[in-house]
Amino acid sequence: MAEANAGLGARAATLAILAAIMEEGQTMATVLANKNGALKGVGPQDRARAQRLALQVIRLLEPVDRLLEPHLRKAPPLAVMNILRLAVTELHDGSAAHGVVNAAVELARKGQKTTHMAGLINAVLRKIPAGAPLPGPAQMMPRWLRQPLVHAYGRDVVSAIETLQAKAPPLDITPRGDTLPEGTALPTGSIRLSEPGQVSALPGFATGDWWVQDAAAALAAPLLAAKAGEKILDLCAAPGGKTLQLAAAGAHVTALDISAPRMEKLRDNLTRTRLQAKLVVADALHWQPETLFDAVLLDAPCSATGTIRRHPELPFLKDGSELAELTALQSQLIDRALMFLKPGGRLVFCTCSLLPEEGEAQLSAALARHPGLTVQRPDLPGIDPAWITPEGGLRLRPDYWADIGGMDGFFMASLIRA
Ligand SMILES: C[S@@+](CC[C@H](N)C(=O)[O-])C[C@H]1O[C@@H](n2cnc3c(N)ncnc32)[C@H](O)[C@@H]1O
Repeated sequence: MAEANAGLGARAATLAILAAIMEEGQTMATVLANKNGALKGVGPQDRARAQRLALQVIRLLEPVDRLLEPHLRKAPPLAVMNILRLAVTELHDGSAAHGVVNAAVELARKGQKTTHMAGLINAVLRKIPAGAPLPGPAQMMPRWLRQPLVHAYGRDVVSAIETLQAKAPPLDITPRGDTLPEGTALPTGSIRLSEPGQVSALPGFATGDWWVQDAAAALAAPLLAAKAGEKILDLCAAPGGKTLQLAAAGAHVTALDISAPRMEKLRDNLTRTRLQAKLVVADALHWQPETLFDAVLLDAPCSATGTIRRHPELPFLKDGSELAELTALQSQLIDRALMFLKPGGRLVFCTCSLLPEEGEAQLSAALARHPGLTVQRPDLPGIDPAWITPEGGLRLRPDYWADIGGMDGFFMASLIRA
């Protein structure tokens, strides 16, 4: 029962978030950051509930719409549809039918665009029992994304990924100190929390004994194998999960990112964890270092299609049109990163993308562009050898570890400069 206690305030805030995402094309991050936006005046508890509920509505949008379709003679306005979607999502998650339907009708009555359809909402919802199974199998991803993924991994894998994407993901942390919240140790060293609640209230957060980082994302820094005293460049570093890992390994880290606001988050993370790094706000394509580095970690900007579990709104806000620009930028950043390395230095290139053009194809192209560049095959505790690609990259998919909640999709490769 995800949000059995959600009151009218949290539900109204959920609808405001959905409107901001679906009508205005805002990401969840933008909605949360905008003090004068959809969540203006909403208290912290309702805000957290609304965020979770809105994410769940978006995760289940496609099968919920299919469940609703036979009960609707024609598609109602978006505001009405979202009230229905929210209610069906809550019913599916096991909330009591009486409370859910009453709340939906009440919300409809309060809304200017929805008040005339309160009766319809009531009638439709009365036909849908609590805990009603959703129609499946769901094809949740839009065509621009699903098609290349089916081509790369096959239909069964894509369906497995979609099944994972329909569930709220677990929360993983990277441990550093001794004060850790209760959780399950994963084979790769991360700790998985099942019922985290408010993260900042958990033991060890304030003292910087750990930080939130998906288990897949947490593998890039170990792949770079930073040693104490090495000079490491974290290129595209903010908000800094990987910077923290590199600094915790005792390396002298320079963290660079083009975004000043994101770098402020990195600074906060360093302060909380009492770790150190030199921070540079600059465009990696123009910046020139004073000296060369032993290793570079390049976590390049990408489609973020590996993180849809956490950001289910992404496929609805994007259409794939930015891919050509992103892949060109990734190639340029790889070439740049290699220029910043001492001879024999290491580069880890990674993207949180499921699309081979942002991963496997980037690796092949970099090897073709740079004769003498070699791949170091991943040798990390807890990784399955089947995750290693023929060229020696590491392909991580949301359906890996499916029985314990999956992982983000990532591609990473460790390269050695001639
Ligand atoms: C995938 S995120 C990095 C996540 C980060 N490594 C972490 O672990 O928390 C990609 C980052 O690249 C940055 N970026 C995009 N273009 C850039 C450029 N030309 N130069 C430097 N940073 C850039 C973005 O601001 C964004 O913070």
